[in-house]
Amino acid sequence: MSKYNVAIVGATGYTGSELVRILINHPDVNITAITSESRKGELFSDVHPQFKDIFDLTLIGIDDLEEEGLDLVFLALPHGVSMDFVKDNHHKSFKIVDLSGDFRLSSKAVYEAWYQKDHHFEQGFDQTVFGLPELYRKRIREGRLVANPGCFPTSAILALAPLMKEGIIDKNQITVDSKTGVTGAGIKSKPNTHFPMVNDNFSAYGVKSHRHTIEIQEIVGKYANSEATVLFTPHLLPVDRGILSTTYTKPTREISTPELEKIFREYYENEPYVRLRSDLPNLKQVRGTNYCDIFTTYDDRTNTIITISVIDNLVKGAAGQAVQNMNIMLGLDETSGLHISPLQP
Ligand SMILES: NC(=O)C1=CN([C@@H]2O[C@H](COP(=O)(O)OP(=O)(O)OC[C@H]3O[C@@H](n4cnc5c(N)ncnc54)[C@H](OP(=O)(O)O)[C@@H]3O)[C@@H](O)[C@H]2O)C=CC1
Ligand SMILES: CC(=O)N[C@@H](CCC(=O)OP(=O)(O)O)C(=O)O
Repeated sequence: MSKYNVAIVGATGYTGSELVRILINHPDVNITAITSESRKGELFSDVHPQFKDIFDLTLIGIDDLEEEGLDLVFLALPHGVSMDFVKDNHHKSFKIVDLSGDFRLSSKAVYEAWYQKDHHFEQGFDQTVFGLPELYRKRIREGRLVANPGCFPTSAILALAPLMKEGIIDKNQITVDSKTGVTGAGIKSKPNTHFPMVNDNFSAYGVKSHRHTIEIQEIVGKYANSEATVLFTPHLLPVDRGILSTTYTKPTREISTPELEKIFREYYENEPYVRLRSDLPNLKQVRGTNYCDIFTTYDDRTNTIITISVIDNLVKGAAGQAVQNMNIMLGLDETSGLHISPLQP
């Protein structure tokens, strides 16, 4: 079988280089083009020296990307930039997996309210499939434009979906408390991700206003055909990668830990990238991999269901999930190229 040709737009960033790390070991695809505006003309290994003698291509500008022979394009671009690429290219022959948040929400109005940014391509919302394979695999298979989920939403929605589907929690009392590594903020240093701010430190941010609040709320609500209210607070950890999310929900009927475990087991029975844990998961156990590890328990003292999930923000939270989506969209084995063991210790 001949290989599929894929391009990575925004290859100088963290998710772009993570896509390269995964795709160079993929048996069914070739990376045929990589782009950058700020470093075009340079070699990929000049920007990411860890790839020296492993993988190289010359970075080209977005406008030099050729449609012919291209099967799929990954957009590893910031919000607000992806939408323009999609607007200009959605009619072309290649499929698109967009890693940004530009098409994850239900409408232009919701996007503009939470991202505080104008949206330039309203029609894109109708064409997009939310790319969480565990919930929307069938639609992803038919999709030409897939919005790869946000990193926090991936960890939170996977922890909440079985509870929502089973209808056993109060949908208006959902609390998600998440901690993330610094690579979530992208490759360019900002004041809050500057080394002295992060190292030996720990802080909350985006309180009451983080854009992932609405992404989690819309998806879990839609999935259960009802409204939901989510309270979400992210925190910045002094680690490179990984997200740990703890969700607190209130049961609407009597429940026990063994019954919860059974609900999660049945729900994720055939999922290659959800591992149910009977012990408490931690970040290094999924580092570098596409796994989401989930632990669930019922606390009768406070009448609370506690669910803890961990992912690597750059893999299941971004590039790995994007490759999983690509595999589904191209009709490949969903796990192709994703057989990666965790980097622990
Ligand atoms: N980091 C993470 O954990 C996750 C990130 N995401 C999302 O994935 C996307 C990429 O994130 P990440 O890789 O971390 O971001 P980075 O900041 O690390 O990289 C962004 C890339 O976009 C390119 N870029 C920036 N501005 C423009 C522009 N105006 N035109 C064209 N290219 C541009 C940059 O290339 P250059 O400057 O060389 O032109 C760079 O390659 C973002 O939307 C992010 O929110 C989603 C889930 C997790
Ligand atoms: C540490 C840090 O800043 N993390 C980012 C995570 C963003 C992300 O990766 O998701 P999107 O694709 O939706 O931007 C943040 O909280 O904005």
